Amino acid sequence: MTAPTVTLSSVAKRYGRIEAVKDVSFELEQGQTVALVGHNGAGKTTLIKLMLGLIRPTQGTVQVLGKDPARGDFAVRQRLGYLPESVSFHMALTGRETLAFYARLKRVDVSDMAGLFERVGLAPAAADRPVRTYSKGMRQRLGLAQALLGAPRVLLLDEPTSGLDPALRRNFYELVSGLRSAGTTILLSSHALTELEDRTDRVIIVNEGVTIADGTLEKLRGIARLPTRISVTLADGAGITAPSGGQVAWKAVRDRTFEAEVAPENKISILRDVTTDPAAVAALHVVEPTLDELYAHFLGGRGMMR
Ligand SMILES: Nc1ncnc2c1ncn2[C@@H]1O[C@H](COP(=O)(O)OP(=O)(O)OP(=O)(O)O)[C@@H](O)[C@H]1O
Repeated sequence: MTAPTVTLSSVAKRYGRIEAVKDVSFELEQGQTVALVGHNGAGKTTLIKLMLGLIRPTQGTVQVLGKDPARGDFAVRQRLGYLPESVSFHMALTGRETLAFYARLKRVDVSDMAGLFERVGLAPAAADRPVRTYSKGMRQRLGLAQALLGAPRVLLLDEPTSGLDPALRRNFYELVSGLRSAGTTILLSSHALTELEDRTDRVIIVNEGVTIADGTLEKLRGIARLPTRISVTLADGAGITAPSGGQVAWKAVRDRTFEAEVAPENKISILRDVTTDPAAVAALHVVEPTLDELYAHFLGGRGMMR
């Protein structure tokens, strides 16, 4: 197993009387895509700023690539990419000039700027146009190109898809998937739970400055034990008035379609019962608890789960 790229140990951050982060510990691994989710004011941006070394913890320690990011180690900063929640660039600069500016600040090579533009889906013609002519989606792409300068090993993205249309979101997640394969650690802070569901390895839920859940979707489902929804449509002439699976309270929702909510431990045996006679079943849908539902569950105050 490789060493973690980011380690937070018992981290707290106070702003005067406000405890933005209370006691947070976690490690992020190489090649892991992690969603950091929580309500407004939960402490997500504060955690990102701590990882960037822009602020220091009041208590505890933060390590990024084996170093304290707040000490300003240049080698660490070069391998750390950041996309802020609202990207703002100098409107008079072109896309190319903007990237050159950030590359100089970061002291990284941009000999393949065309390749970087292509990766984030900005047409070559856009590179020489002033940023003021860019749409919101183009600015977001330029922001991402800026974050990718220097081939970061850790990428911190704050609300990266807000304001992007569905096609741009898809492109964005394709890019994330490529970076993940290359071993980049990616932390995405987001409110868009539905789109994160199949795109992250792990979810960290924060609330009022503390972590209330941390794990893979599967693990969070295992802890939450929310019911699985099964929907069965009987075939024409099935010869039965409700699906098999005697102990289940099937609810008729449409003509020949029935639904039930089943406990996770009964799911497999019920599916086996329902499909005993495959010819009797025209359609079968199994819907596991969504990230939205898990999020609502954990915020329902069941305490810290790890
Ligand atoms: N510089 C600051 N000075 C004082 N309080 C702050 C500062 N930055 C954040 N806070 C407070 O700390 C808490 C956590 O804020 P933070 O921005 O980390 O939340 P967030 O989860 O990123 O929220 P959002 O989703 O709205 O961006 C909030 O109560 C916020 O008001």
